[in-house]
Amino acid sequence: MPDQKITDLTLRRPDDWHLHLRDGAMLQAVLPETTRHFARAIIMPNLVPPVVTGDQARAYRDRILAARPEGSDFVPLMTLYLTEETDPDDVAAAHAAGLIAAVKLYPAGATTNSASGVQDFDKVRPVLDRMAEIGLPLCVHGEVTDSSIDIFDREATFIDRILKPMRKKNPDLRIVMEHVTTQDAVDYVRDTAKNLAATITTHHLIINRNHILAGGIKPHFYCLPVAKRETHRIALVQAAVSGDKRFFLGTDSAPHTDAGKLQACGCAGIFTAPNTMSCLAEVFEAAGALRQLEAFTSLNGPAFYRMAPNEGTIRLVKGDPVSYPAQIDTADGPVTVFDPGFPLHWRVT
Ligand SMILES: NC(=O)N[C@@H](CC(=O)O)C(=O)O
Ligand SMILES: [Zn+2]
Ligand SMILES: [Zn+2]
Repeated sequence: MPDQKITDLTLRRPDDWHLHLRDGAMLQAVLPETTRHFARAIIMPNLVPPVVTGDQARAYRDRILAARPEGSDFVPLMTLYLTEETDPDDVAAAHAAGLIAAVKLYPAGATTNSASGVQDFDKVRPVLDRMAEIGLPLCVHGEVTDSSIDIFDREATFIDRILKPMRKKNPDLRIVMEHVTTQDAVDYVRDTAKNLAATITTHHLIINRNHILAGGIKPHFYCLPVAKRETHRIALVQAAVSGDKRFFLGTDSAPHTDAGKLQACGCAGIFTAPNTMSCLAEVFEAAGALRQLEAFTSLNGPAFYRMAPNEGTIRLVKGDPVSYPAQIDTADGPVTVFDPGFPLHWRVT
């Protein structure tokens, strides 16, 4: 039942624990959409070429800082893109210098710009061992790349084939399963006592696979991992609104130009930065759980990353439907904003 009485909600400033900002003109255009509401974000390193070394992370961080809107105190939390050549000493030095908050594991070929990712997981053992020693989290795109596995099963199969053995060999490694999409992943995280958490995106709380495929193909709802059937979406909502500290927001806001998405082989990624907080308020309200929104967006993430929650607050007020642009303009072309398919009544003031 909806929280009928709550129409005004003050939360600690939220953070986004999984964000794509890209670079150059796209960075300039999309960054203000995040800094408007979010204090910090874990910045994904899948640029072309990827952010692999500490020096590259420093340079990318400086480009983000330079692109911040006037007066913004937004803090980018940088990550390194794990490759089979990654040097454990470079990772440890970047961590010690306060430059990075995590390392990102992409199975090679799993998603956008993942070609330089990991094929042979034994080759990255020394890096993972060092990360466990120093307490540096590993963020994981959890899908197998085996083409014989059905795309809707790739997350569940990843848990059995890769994640469980990896955690057995290295139980001290702190892992975030990024953008979980299945009941299987929710159960696995819930059944694990420590060193494992998961981010959940805005869009996976709202769409299921029918949104992509029924009544005509909808490229703007296509992302990876691909949205699953409704039972899985419901499991994600239950995890998000539960208050369980192991689940927190990572929007996976992933801008691609419309030209990149609307073609015979369109890019994976959904751009949710502009309306995420309004969307989430609707989802939590419908679940009768508005009071758990702050844990999901502002408390659980910092707790896992061993950071203090933000000091400031944001205020959400319910009223007439909020309008937001259908697209934002970038020098590379328009980028379509996620359309949740229902009116958004919650405005961030
Ligand atoms: N989620 C997506 O569909 N796309 C992301 C990559 C990723 O997070 O897997 C992107 O970089 O576009
Ligand atoms: Zn991913
Ligand atoms: Zn992503």
